[in-house]
Amino acid sequence: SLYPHSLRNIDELCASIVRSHRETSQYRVEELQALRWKLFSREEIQAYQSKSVDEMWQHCAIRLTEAVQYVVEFAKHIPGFRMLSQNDQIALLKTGSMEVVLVRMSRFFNTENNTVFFDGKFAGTEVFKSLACGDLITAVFDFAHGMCALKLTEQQIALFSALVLINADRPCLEDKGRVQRVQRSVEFGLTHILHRDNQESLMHKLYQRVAVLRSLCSLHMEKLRWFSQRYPLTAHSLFPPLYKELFA
Ligand SMILES: CNC(=O)[C@@H]1CCCN1C(=O)c1ccc(Cl)c(COc2cccc3c(C(F)(F)F)cc(C)nc23)c1Cl
Repeated sequence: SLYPHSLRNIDELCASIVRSHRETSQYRVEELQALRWKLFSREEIQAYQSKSVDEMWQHCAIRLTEAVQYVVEFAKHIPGFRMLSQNDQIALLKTGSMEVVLVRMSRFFNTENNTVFFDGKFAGTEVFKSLACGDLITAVFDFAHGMCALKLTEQQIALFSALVLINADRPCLEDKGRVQRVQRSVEFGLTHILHRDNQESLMHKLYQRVAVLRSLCSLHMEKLRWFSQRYPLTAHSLFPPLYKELFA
């Protein structure tokens, strides 16, 4: 059948994905609304900019790893994900978790002053200068802008995140057919809520965003490789183990 045995209908499927998104979203959008105008002072920005490249990368890697762990929790509650083999679950997370981190990051983005929530306040691109990868940060900010322009609801973000993760075209899947069945049920769920919200036109825009995500994440992996070659000690000793497991 189209649905995993535990679910009787499409509403239950959507409800469980939305619940899982809410419980693993690290910060609620309402919480961050209150912090919107909490910006870094000149001194604080100077402090970030005077960090060394590997210090700043390590600082970000810790946050990215934390965010990836929340995405792993989210994935585990997507109906059908846990029915996949361990290897297929890891294969989907290895390639999809950073994409979901990016989709989620756009929820913490303030398009009015082009800042993103980072380390407890809202930061502009200048805060990340010492990373020495302006193109990556610009791409992250541009992607967040593009996502914000779609004005997705939390439910739409939840289903879209699940769809980004459950992708049967990922490389080296053991049982592509099973992943396809889970992917089809999630696609069905997304179509269902877009229809309910009377926003079917969003579907093709969301698939365009998926294409942008793919290219953005290959840029990330390239940067990650550059960084771990340039600073092997930091990359291999200081990056939290999960990060190495997923991205090494
Ligand atoms: C609320 N905050 C958040 O949601 C984000 C996601 C997880 C934690 N977090 C931040 O604090 C954060 C917010 C904005 C930015 Cl621009 C950053 C810095 O982002 C990165 C710096 C270095 C490498 C990054 C790479 C690379 F290349 F490793 F794959 C990939 C991504 C996507 N982001 C990188 C960070 Cl770490």
